[in-house]
Amino acid sequence: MAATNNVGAGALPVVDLAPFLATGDDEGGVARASASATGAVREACRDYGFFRAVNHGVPAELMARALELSAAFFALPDEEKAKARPVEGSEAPLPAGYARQPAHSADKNEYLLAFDPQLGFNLYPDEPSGFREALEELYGKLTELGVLIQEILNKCMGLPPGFLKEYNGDRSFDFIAALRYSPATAEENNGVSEHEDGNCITFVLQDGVGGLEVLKDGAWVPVDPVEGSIIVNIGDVIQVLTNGKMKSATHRVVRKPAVHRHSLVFFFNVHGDRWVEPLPEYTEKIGEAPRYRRFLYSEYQQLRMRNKTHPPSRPEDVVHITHYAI
Ligand SMILES: O=C(O)CCC(=O)C(=O)O
Ligand SMILES: [Fe+2]
Repeated sequence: MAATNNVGAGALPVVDLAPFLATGDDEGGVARASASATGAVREACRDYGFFRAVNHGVPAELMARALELSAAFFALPDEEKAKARPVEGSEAPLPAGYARQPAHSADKNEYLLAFDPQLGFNLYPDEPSGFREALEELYGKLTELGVLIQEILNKCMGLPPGFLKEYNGDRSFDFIAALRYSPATAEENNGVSEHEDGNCITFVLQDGVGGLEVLKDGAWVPVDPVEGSIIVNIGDVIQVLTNGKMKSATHRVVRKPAVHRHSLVFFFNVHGDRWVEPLPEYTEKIGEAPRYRRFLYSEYQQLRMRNKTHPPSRPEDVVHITHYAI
């Protein structure tokens, strides 16, 4: 099956991951995939920084079940929701923009974070029944998808086989956020302000409401809901490793009137101890100067967190990846 790259008016590229999925005992999925399949991913990451993945190996039934149970969770009273959060005092690496706070219906967006279930950081509610199981099953599948996309990127980027797997083999900084956005009001409709993701690769599963938008050539492109598909976007780490050749695209969420929106967002990260810098394949080997200086990932995370905890008065002092630009 050939990979497609259908870009309709205002639509995102669609990437068919079937050619990359290993079948049975066959480990050769990514290695064997055609140049056109790999090219579709490379172009999407270069031109948009976003694509819609189909045939990604995550069962549609599991995605729908997790979204429905997440909606049922957020519909619970606040006292119930307050029981579910990452364990206090744990070493769970909180991402910028998220605090270890319980979901609260008065907030315009509420969220529940879950880390790798094996790390023991997560506190789940008793209700709705099956929510924990669905989140944990989904977590496992999205981790597998992250490893697959990373391998595809390794190939797209022309890196030595297994390079990214070795560079980013520690999964303890990954997490999933279950989100609920409240309906827009007459006064305001901001769900998540425009931003770029600081991590490596992000997956978005969304219900049928819509509202996610990506900035492309100065225009906001809606990321319309398509059942069963997963939105993949490239984060700042990949942008830096590729010296800017792959894009960590600016995106935002605009709330819709009269409806709540639910999404499940999985952040495939790198460990905080990792140094991030443009790779030789994108610099000295092709005679290009590095566009970023090297940085420790945990330092960047802390600076992004400070943007939220101590918002600078001048917008130009907000830390983005440009902080490390040369
Ligand atoms: O809810 C969504 O669709 C995306 C949220 C997002 O961009 C983020 O949490 O970084
Ligand atoms: Fe984001």
